[in-house]
Amino acid sequence: MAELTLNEKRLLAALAKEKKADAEHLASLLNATPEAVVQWGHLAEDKGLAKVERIVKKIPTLTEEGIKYRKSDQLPETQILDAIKTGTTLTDLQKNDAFKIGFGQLRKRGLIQLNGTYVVKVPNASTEKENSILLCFDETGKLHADPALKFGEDYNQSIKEFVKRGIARESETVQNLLTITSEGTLRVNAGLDIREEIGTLTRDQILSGSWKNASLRKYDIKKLPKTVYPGKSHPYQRLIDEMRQILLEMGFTEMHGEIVQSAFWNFDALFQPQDHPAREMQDTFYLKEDAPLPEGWECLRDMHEHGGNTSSTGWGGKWNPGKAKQCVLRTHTTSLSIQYLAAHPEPPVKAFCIGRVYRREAIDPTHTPEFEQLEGIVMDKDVTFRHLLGFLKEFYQRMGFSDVRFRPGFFPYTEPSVEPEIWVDGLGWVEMGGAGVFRQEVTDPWGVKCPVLAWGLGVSRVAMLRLGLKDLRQLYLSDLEWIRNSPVHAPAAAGRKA
Ligand SMILES: N[C@@H](Cc1ccccc1)C(=O)O
Repeated sequence: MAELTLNEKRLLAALAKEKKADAEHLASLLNATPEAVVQWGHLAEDKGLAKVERIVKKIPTLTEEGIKYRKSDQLPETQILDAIKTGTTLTDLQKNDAFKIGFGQLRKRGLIQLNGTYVVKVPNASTEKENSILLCFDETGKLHADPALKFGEDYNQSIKEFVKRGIARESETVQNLLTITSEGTLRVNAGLDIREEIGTLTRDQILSGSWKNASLRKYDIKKLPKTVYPGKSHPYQRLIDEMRQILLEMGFTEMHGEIVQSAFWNFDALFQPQDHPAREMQDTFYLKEDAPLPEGWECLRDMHEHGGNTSSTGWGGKWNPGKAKQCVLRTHTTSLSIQYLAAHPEPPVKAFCIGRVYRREAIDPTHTPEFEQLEGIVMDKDVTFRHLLGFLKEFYQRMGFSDVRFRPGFFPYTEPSVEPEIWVDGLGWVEMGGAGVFRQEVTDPWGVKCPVLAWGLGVSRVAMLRLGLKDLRQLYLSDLEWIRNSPVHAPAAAGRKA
């Protein structure tokens, strides 16, 4: 026979008397909380001795408006219906406060008709039923009788209607009903030992030997404890933190910047021509505001128009300062890299940033209009393209992706340019972003003389791969189940290439 805890026994004893009772009531009998009673009930249920039934009820209460009607004892339609006597005209009724709503309701339900200027009731017109239901609430808006018993289906109909009209609202209450099974009754009748059980022995009980006669609580070591979901940071945030840690360990400084940038920093300073398609409205979020041009903007104008003091020919044509002043939601974090360089033109510089960027993208499983990028720059006397590839390889390896390769790429601000790719079992080579060495057209206007290695990598891509997601949007949803169940240690990334 299954062992019972003292609490289960107390519950069964109480249930044997009550037969059927809700957890609240039992809790007051047993001097416990309703939650505890439900828990004991479940334990007894597992042993076939009791049953716990969870009943979710919708309880209506009156809204402010409903309370107003309740205080006058009448729904607006009842008030209007009462006001209609032989010879009542529409103009008479219009004087009534309840006219608008009351008249509308009566018309809608076909309880009145217009006869010229007179308003007449149809035979047997009545709003008696719903009005009596209104009266089942008290003046604070609470139900004081159980109208379902008295009015049956009419009641449900009226409440639905009240809710629709904003006279009442429904809230859910949960009731736990406990009953004893016949087996439970047998157990109680056979006699239960309701002696106080001891869960923890005291020093005195051990010394005096009184523990020998005590009734000790038994533990079921096979029972699994309830799952605990302790607070932890979001899986995506954890990954971002991991990346930040890696970059800091590699000797980088973190840079910060605004989400709203001028087109000047987002595009022009990166030698993106003013008629570049990425600058179009359909690709970029523009703001109404303008931002002033920074000091030294003339050098940039010259660079665009004819290549400034360099051997570049620039883009030619006239550079439009108005276009550069427009504010945008940054479309890439490279807008921060160039500002950082402008502020730190002397070597060495090793800086990174992980930030959100914005593009007008149609939303689908692999595209969202906002996403994160990991941006980095390295500037020093003798850094070369090979160093760039080495940095990227090192970063991905530290993230758990051991196979990295580079494909030639193109960006208006770098030369040469590459697109790093990582190998993922089952997916193959996955493109991760862009990288390259900043062109002279980019560095020269700010007096930067050393080579600058730069990259911008997709962060959510890495997250998708590491967290095994098929849909990027998962990262931005408040999906509590997923967040709770995602392990604190993200699984080791990707596979190795065979
Ligand atoms: N800004 C590029 C990435 C990049 C950054 C720096 C150098 C080269 C490329 C992008 O958003 O795709």
